[in-house]
Amino acid sequence: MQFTKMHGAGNDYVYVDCFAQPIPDNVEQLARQIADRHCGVGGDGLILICPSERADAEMRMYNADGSYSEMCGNGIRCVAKYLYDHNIAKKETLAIESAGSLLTVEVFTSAGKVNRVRVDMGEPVLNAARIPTLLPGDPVVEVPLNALGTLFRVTSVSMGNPHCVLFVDHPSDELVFRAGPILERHEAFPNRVNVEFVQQLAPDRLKQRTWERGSGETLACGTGASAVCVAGVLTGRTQRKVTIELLGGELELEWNETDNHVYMTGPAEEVFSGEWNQS
Ligand SMILES: N[C@H](CCC[C@H](N)C(=O)O)C(=O)O
Repeated sequence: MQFTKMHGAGNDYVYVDCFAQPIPDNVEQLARQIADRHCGVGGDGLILICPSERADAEMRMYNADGSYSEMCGNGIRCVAKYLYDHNIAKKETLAIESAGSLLTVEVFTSAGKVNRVRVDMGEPVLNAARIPTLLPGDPVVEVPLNALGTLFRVTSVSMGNPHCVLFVDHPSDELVFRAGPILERHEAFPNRVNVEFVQQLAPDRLKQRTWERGSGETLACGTGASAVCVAGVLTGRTQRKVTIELLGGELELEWNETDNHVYMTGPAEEVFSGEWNQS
């Protein structure tokens, strides 16, 4: 099986072109093996680039633990780059399907190759978590959640996949590695959750670390950055257009007031290709 390693702001996945070869069997197990940083290729997970009847391609994303995710912001930028650079769909505006949703993606090129991508991430959905103290449908901005004996105030936002955003003074290792895994599996989130620890630097600038559902800490999370942009506006902290600093680079986010969609712009890079021989 041929694969290509790509990353967006350091959030790295192994990509498999399923236009050129069959969709692999046992994909959850393959994701675990191929994402292994010692015995595999290494990455935050596996992304299949598949033909679609409704779009230029379908993205299917699996975390490093083999679990499926509905959406991947950094991944969809890389899928767009792959489609354009490898002549599968050489168009400046692409439609990409993920978990049944259609996303519109705009590519920017330098020397004929895509280096930056803008994604219409769609409308955020609030209160994706079942917080026990709230009635279903209550408008939720920040709700208290207990973990490690500490009361965290969290904003839960779905960008297709579930996120929980916490504004903190300092997104420390202690928070990410101790509170991250506990919040990921907190009873308020029956499908587990991606956790964003965010420090506000200015009304239009934030610093984010992410504990991802199924992959642990990653260098960046595009759906997470989108959720952070929304949470910043809802909690009255930030403007609708922000730059978010992640461990692996920066992403530009806008929660557009007119259409209620979140727009994410950031880099996409191809690193190497190879052949996977393990069965
Ligand atoms: N890093 C990805 C999100 C992966 C989310 C995944 N960990 C989940 O289970 O939802 C991004 O750039 O949006």
